[in-house]
Amino acid sequence: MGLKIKNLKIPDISPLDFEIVENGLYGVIGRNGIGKSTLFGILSGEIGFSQGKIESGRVAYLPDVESFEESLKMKDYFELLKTKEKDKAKALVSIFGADTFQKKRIGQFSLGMKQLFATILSFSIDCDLLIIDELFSGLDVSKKALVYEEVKKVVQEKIVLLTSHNLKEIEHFCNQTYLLSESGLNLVTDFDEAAKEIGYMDVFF
Ligand SMILES: Nc1ncnc2c1ncn2[C@@H]1O[C@H](COP(=O)(O)OP(=O)(O)OP(=O)(O)O)[C@@H](O)[C@H]1O
Repeated sequence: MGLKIKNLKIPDISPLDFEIVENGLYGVIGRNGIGKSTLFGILSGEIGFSQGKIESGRVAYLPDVESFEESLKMKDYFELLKTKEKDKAKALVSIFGADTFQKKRIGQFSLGMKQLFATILSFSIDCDLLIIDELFSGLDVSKKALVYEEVKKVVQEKIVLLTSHNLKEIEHFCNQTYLLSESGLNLVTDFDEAAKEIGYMDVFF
């Protein structure tokens, strides 16, 4: 299906022209407040836009892990899924070692537990374009390794856009990475240059 963006206007950024044809994992990086989440909100249909055109298939985007209803449990959200999605979610609970989460209400989850639950939901939803916005930042190393193993399977079937402020992780795992800046969304060919633009410092990672 692919993703095609023509002349899309986002505040303070030159109109975006951008196309992804192949399924795979694509990084989107940029400094705080430049507009990554705004772009994702537009792609998912949550935020309107006044100029430009977007062609994509079905988009899945979980913008904020804090928006889960705290009194509910994982199973309550799984009930909302289609049968095939529900089966996938249950399998991922087991693969990611999240079985013990089932007894607790989401309000009792740690940040990492909420992120893993959001990851399970994201990977289960039937879509053509999946957006992962800083969803892995709170995962411990063993969970992150399991998640990236699963990402390899997910990207066989869809385009996945991944944003993270951990540039090393983006550089390592993504097929291609794009830098969002005032001049638009541009393919990163030199990560050191992109890191300078963002003000990224190795010492923090
Ligand atoms: N709820 C909001 N209400 C008003 N303005 C907002 C809101 N959320 C974001 N903005 C503004 O939109 C612009 C882009 O923000 P956005 O959240 O898209 O950036 P981002 O690149 O995702 O940043 P970060 O890396 O910090 O998550 C910023 O100037 C910000 O002030």
